[in-house]
Amino acid sequence: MTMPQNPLGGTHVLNGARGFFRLAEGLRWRLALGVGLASAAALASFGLLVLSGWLLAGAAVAGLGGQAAARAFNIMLPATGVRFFALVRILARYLERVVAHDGALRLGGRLRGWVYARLAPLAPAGLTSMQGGDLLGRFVSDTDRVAAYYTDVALPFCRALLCSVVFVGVFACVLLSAALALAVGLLLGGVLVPLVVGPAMDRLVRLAAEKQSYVQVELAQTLQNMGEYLLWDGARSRTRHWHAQQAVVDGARWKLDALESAARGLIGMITFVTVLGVLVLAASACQAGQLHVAEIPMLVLGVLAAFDVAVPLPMARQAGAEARFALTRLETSSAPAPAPAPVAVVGEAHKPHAPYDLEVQGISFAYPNTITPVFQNASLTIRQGEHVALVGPSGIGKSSLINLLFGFYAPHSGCICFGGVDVSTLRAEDMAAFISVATQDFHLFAGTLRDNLLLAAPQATDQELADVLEAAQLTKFIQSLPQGLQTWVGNDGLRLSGGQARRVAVAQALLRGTPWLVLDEPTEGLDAPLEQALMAALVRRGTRTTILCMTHRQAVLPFMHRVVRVEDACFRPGGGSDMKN
Ligand SMILES: Nc1ncnc2c1ncn2[C@@H]1O[C@H](COP(=O)(O)OP(=O)(O)OP(=O)(O)O)[C@@H](O)[C@H]1O
Repeated sequence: MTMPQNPLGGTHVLNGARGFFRLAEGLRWRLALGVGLASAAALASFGLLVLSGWLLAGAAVAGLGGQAAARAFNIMLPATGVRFFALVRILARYLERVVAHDGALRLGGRLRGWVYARLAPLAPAGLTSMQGGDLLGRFVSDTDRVAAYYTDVALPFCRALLCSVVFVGVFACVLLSAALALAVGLLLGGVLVPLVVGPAMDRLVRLAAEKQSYVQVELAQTLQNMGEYLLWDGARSRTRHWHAQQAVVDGARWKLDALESAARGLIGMITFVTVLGVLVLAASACQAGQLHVAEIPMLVLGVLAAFDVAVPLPMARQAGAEARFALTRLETSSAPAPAPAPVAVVGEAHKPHAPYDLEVQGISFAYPNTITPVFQNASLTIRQGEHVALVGPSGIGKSSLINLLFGFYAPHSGCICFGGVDVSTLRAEDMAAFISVATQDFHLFAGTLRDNLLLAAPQATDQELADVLEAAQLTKFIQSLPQGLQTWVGNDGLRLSGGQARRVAVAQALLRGTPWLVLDEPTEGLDAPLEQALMAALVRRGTRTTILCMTHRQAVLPFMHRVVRVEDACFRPGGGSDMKN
């Protein structure tokens, strides 16, 4: 994603049509050209039909008028006109597709960049309320719908407006009363019908979209946890639940289709009545000698051609409702959440400086929507180079310190300073330059083991990889794999055991070579000899590295310089009775 291409910047709100217009900055000529080409195609269709009507009727009248009349009738001019309009129509349609769809794709790209730029800073705290399936749905289908606003909504309406003015103007040159009848017909079909069906469409679009998103979230969750559902024998009831939800979506979609078809039918009836009206007006004008008889079919065919631009408008109205709803969801889903700490762009003056000591000064913190504080006036100092074990019962707040340290959440009071700088003035990526973390919920991306390791340090050499794998006690395991580090893991790849995955996370953290290492339960799930070997290697490797190790394991403590216990929402010196052997 290249931010400079995004005219909205990272945090702007699109704010409806105006924001959309700003999103199109630099593309406006391309988009206007698309509208121009679409209008040219519609005008060429109109010209083709009108001229054909005139040509056929003129030829028939000339034929009936005998030899002299037939000789006087110049067929070349209208025939050339017909060919000209046919050619223009083909070319304009082709170019319109190329230009308009290219514009829509570019808009879609910008929109995705905008959504990503707004969502990324919220992770992870600001995204906890959003489910993966919903987030993906918004990212994919909502952005598609909003980007299609141009081709599916703006373009048909602009074309209808531009062309209607020309159609009525052409009719006015031939017969004023027919022009008035056409204008009234187009107003009824192109404005009144979309206006009438609009509110019902809005309601149904909202219902279908909300239910669809719910079904999507449920689907993602069900697929992710299918194993559990099968174990509980709940798969069948999930399927039934789903069918019921999907039926609501299908019902709303069916009603939308029915509404759109009815609107089209109504426009068809208005077309028919307008044709009749123009026919009657043209016939009486012909009787009064104001109109040549050959011009009557020309006007009738002209009405039919003119209504071609009104027929897609109900569909465009529906697409407009979908785009507006999608835009609202995009704006609300990516609106900055209150939870993350305010961040200032780090400058030289703000960079942490050696010694990289951590000073937690009287912090109080509770997660949003919870009442029990995780920390209350808690203080802790860790000097650079210390190896500290952070212990305490499960759920007491050990991992929460990582969230606060990286600014994913902000303490309600007190402050956390790292290297002399308040971490609330730093971004998570600035902290990451100094601290490597091996978390408990480490995620393996789909790729080879090597790819996963290199995510942490793309420039790492083979020797560096071998060293960290040795320290993480993974060398034997890697050697046992036929493809070694090239073994595919993640989606559809090798499933690592909990202990193996944790050690890959440790290896990743070691690879970055930062002055600080935070390890969340690194030895969980390991047998005693492996645990001892891992801790010994970590300490040996990290004599100058500060290590903060969250652990439940008694065996880890002898490797640390000191032990800090989280108790009563505070940090206290010493181990505890809840430690595992
Ligand atoms: N994102 C969150 N939103 C709300 N509450 C949370 C969130 N993350 C953790 N908590 C709660 O905060 C408390 C501390 O959680 P934390 O993960 O820090 O505990 P822990 O000491 O690391 O536990 P464990 O040893 O089991 O890993 C727990 O009660 C937990 O339920």
